[in-house]
Amino acid sequence: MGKYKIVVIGQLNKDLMNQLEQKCEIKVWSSPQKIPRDTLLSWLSDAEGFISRGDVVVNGELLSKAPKLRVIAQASVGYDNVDIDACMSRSIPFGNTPEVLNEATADLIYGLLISSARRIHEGFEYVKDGKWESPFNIPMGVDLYEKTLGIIGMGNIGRRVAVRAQASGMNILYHNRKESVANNELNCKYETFENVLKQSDFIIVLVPLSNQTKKLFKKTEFEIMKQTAYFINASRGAVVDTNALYQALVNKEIAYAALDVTDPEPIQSDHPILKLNNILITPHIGSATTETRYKMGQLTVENLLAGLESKKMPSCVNKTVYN
Ligand SMILES: NC(=O)C1=CN([C@@H]2O[C@H](COP(=O)(O)OP(=O)(O)OC[C@H]3O[C@@H](n4cnc5c(N)ncnc54)[C@H](O)[C@@H]3O)[C@@H](O)[C@H]2O)C=CC1
Ligand SMILES: O=C(O)C(=O)CO
Repeated sequence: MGKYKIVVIGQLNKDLMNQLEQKCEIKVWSSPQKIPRDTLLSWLSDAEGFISRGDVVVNGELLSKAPKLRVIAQASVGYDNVDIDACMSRSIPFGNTPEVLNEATADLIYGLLISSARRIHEGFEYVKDGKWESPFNIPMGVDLYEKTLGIIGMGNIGRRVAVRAQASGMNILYHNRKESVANNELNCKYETFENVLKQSDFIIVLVPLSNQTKKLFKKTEFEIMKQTAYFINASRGAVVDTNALYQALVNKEIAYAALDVTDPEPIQSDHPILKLNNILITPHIGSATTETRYKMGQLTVENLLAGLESKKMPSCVNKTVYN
């Protein structure tokens, strides 16, 4: 039997590529730059499998140019770049990589929270700039102990953040579309969206980007928050209205923001928000550890090969495709 024709966007470890090469003939785009749409569509014209990436829009137009495509996999948990209905209409399973990145992403988010609250990154700049003149002339932070953390979108990653916050002595509120027994058993209290915003000292956003969550955080939401609130977004940049966040930080409607994701992404290096001294931004590195990225790549390869061999994927978003 011949090899499966596949297209791979992104970099996979050498041994995972070797695994694919055993069974597949591969066209690979490993540049961090976005693949030109024309190139992608021409590569997909005879492909059976596709490893996509978050910067590729997978929609009906793309699928119409890929008549032989039978499976799509992506090394991420978020899949807001993918039109799942369009995949369903062609009975194409789409695989993502939940769970394997929970701990790494929760660590990064908790790192953002601690670094903001305790001014760790600012402290280092201070030392480098020669401003450390006395033990009294230093950036002051705030305690986490006995403070309230509100998690909006309390799923796999949110629960792992909650465990870390509880170890710091924080009280946890959460909001999801509905209350969950598993979250309540973790000693996290369900509240309305508005009450979480009103009552929390720290707010972490972990909802997937969807039509319901696009610009969920606008002017009104920042106005509801405490003036001392720390706002942390590690989900997707478009869940937040960047301009409204900028204004809230400038006008001191909230105290601080820490973002691992931005809108646009990447954010331009001359964006005014980067000039503020009450913000910390990292370049979408939630899952970016060697071990976790390997596990994500492994699950992606397993998903793709399962699809090509007409088996059930270990992690399929549109499971009803198998009904
Ligand atoms: N910064 C980074 O590197 C990473 C970012 N992410 C982002 O984090 C998101 C969450 O990941 P997981 O925790 O694994 O997903 P998950 O699906 O386990 O959790 C998401 C939670 O959000 C809730 N939710 C969905 N829509 C909502 C709405 N309209 N209002 C309130 N709650 C809502 C769901 O009920 C669920 O509990 C991903 O979709 C992705 O966008 C994920 C991994 C790494
Ligand atoms: O998995 C995701 O959704 C990410 O954002 C990066 O790991």
